[in-house]
Amino acid sequence: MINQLVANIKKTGAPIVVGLDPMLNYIPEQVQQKAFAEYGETLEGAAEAIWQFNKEIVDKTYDLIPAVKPQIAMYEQFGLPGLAAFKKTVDYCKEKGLVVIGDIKRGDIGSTSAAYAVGHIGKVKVGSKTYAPFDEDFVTVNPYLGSDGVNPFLDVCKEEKKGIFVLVKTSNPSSGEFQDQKIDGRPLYELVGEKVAAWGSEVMGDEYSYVGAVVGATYPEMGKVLRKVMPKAYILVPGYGAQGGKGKDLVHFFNEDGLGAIVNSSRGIIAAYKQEQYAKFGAENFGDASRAAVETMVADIKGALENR
Ligand SMILES: O=c1ccn([C@@H]2O[C@H](COP(=O)(O)O)[C@@H](O)[C@H]2O)c(=O)[nH]1
Repeated sequence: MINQLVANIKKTGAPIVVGLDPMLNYIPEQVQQKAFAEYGETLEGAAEAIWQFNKEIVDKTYDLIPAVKPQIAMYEQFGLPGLAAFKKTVDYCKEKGLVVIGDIKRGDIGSTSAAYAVGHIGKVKVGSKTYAPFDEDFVTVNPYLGSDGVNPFLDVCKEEKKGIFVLVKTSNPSSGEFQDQKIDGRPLYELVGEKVAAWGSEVMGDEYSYVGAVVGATYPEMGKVLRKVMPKAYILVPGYGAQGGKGKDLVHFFNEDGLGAIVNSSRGIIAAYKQEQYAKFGAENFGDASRAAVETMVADIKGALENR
């Protein structure tokens, strides 16, 4: 899958991911009302609104982008119907040729991690039958429990040729509370970065490893260091747009050839129609506003890379 991700990035020329984080208050009134007319103001109604919203955004952007990142929390909050909308979204994006990164941030003791890995990127056996329950291409993994929490994901990556992005330095304001703590004079995120490089060396694709890293756009200096610590790891970079990250902050996350990083924007793309810059589209054309926001984001990042 890492080869597929790199191929999609080369084909589109867009090192970006659209984050599918559909909060109900981002979904235009007309989409919600249509879903509620069919299913009532129920969890099923919310899930239908999410699905219709996602479908329109994907239909309007899939030819410009290599990948999407559905954030499972936004679906889980609506219980089982929400999870069904997550799965429907994953399947639809794959049909459209997009690489799907499930932002699930899992990681536990080995046996539990194995179940997460099987459920999200692997296959589960039921009697004589085998199923791929969620079937994302990549998932995000929390490494806090150590190697035995990550190894089951690596096993499934090897079997299925899928991938993971390990949280190394997250984009949120208090990420330094633990991640920047020094151990033998070196910050914890750097040590985790070294582990990512080591885990990744076991599962190499053609140019990059199946094991990538999450490093927030909000910490550009750390991104520069981590790029060198993990030369073969693709870096998934959240924190662009709504959290303040800009193209010019991100140039050092990339390798010289313009590969090596993929930048996520969720609210900045899916709720673009609410921003002044794209207000001319109106809520009824929210998908077109998202498309325009994708074009702006790609131009910002590519412009920054060309001028570095
Ligand atoms: O360090 C991290 C890791 C993950 N995220 C996730 O990315 C998106 C960001 O959404 P925006 O609307 O573009 O801010 C969201 O799903 C987060 O859970 C992150 O922000 N930082």
